[in-house]
Amino acid sequence: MGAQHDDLHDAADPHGRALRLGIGGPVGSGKTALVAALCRSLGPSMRLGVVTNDIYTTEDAEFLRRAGVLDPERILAVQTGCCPHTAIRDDIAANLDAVETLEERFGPLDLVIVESGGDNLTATFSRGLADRQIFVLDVSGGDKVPRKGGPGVTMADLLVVNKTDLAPLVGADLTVMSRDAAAVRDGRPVLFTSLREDRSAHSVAEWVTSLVNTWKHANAHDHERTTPTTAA
Ligand SMILES: Nc1nc2c(ncn2[C@@H]2O[C@H](COP(=O)(O)OP(=O)(O)OP(=O)(O)O)[C@@H](O)[C@H]2O)c(=O)[nH]1
Repeated sequence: MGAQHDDLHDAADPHGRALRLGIGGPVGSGKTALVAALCRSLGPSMRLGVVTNDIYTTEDAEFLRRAGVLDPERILAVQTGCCPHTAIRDDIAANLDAVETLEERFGPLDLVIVESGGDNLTATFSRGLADRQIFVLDVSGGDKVPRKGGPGVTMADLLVVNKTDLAPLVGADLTVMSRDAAAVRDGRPVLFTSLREDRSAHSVAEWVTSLVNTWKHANAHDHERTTPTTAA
């Protein structure tokens, strides 16, 4: 499936709205742990909202609410009832509703994070739902995974290779993962994390901060260009 080519959704008008950041990746790779870490790091300085996706439960949202990383009301759960990629790529209505609900209730926001349910290497977000996306891989899946490619690995704006603490236990070579990821990503960034050891995901938080600042700056300039000035 050519996820990049089948995307029929246009990004909603970005003026005055939060950056929408999709976080995808295989089951158990650490997506929820990354969302929690970003809320810890960015919550004090940014206005945040979070949307989680699970197939039959609201487990990820409940985990984040229990973790106390963000005002519980700013965390909304979507129950997809279908393959996770369908809800973030093909039929994005439920996710868009959740994002817009957060913006109506708590806006203006700086950043809305949409966490996908766990899926396979082809899962990517529609550009109509996410302005930027992070794909999270897990070292314990084996050091061959980055070179297998797939749109999640190759096209995401940031690839996070998580659970580096497990590398010695599973015999994964991080140098090989780094080399292979660079080879298939055409210069796009890759960060290695252990969310067990760094519960604030500092490197990823820095990347997201810079993204949000660039987004605000670009939208402010666009707005100036498209807003007619009144003659004195
Ligand atoms: N050792 C280790 N465990 C981690 C790390 N990050 C997350 N975990 C653990 O991995 C398990 C899965 O993490 P989650 O954050 O729930 O993964 P997920 O991708 O959200 O999972 P799904 O939503 O089910 O797809 C949990 O038990 C986490 O505590 C890490 O860096 N190192």
